Amino acid sequence: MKGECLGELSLTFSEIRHNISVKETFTYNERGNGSMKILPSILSADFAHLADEVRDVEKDVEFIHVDVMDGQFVPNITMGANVVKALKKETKVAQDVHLMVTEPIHLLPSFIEAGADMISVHSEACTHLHRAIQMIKDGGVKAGVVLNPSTPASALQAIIRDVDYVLIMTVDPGFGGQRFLPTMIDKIKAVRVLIDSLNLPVQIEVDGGIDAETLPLCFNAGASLFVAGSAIFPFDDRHAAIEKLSQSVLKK
Ligand SMILES: O=C(CO)[C@H](O)[C@H](O)COP(=O)(O)O
Ligand SMILES: [Fe+2]
Repeated sequence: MKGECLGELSLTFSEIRHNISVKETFTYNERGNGSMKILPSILSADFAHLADEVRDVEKDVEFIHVDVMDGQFVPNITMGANVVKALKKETKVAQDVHLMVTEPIHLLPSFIEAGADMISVHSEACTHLHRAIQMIKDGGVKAGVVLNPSTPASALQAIIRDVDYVLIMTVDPGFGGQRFLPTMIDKIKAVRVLIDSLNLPVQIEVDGGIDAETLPLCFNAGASLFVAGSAIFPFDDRHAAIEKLSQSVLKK
């Protein structure tokens, strides 16, 4: 198996798997489809040159992460479906849309129409969570549920069978560049146990403060999708930054 899910990483996936299994840390990720992906968050990109910023990472990754904030659910305003649509025309990379929006159900048709490939909604923001998840799936898009740091893993009990992925926030949402909350590691483990106990093909994504130190902790706990903004875009060499994140799982 090639290491395509690890961007331009020169090691093959089986080499990585060998290295990690020596340390007995790979078990969770084998269950989580045996893959890991880095998803650069364009929140940390230069908004004045967004298409160029995305083109700069698209050879290294399968997805970019698009943070949509409404100034109500979180204390910040970012971008909307028009940005997803514009980037779709300019780049080939798939888009993972993270809706930090109160009652996102009203916006789902516009993001589906704009060409989003993955869409996640916060459990705290949806009065009718199942309806929102179903609407995303009916649109032919992968559906995710997001938990804020203070929302317990048990909140997933009623929705876990319906989603393609769970996004565990490892900071309070609203801004890039925040410090990773270490207590989220136990939550990732709890969600991994829940998913495995039901034998579901659900991926765990983590978002917030992900860097070469925190990524391996999340990987070993059972996450397979890693959002990173400030660990990628502020650097001149984004390829090297992504490779550093990919390689970090070998060092712990
Ligand atoms: O959802 C988010 C913030 O609410 C962002 O995706 C996240 O913060 C990424 O930025 P960084 O890697 O700098 O923490
Ligand atoms: Fe995000």
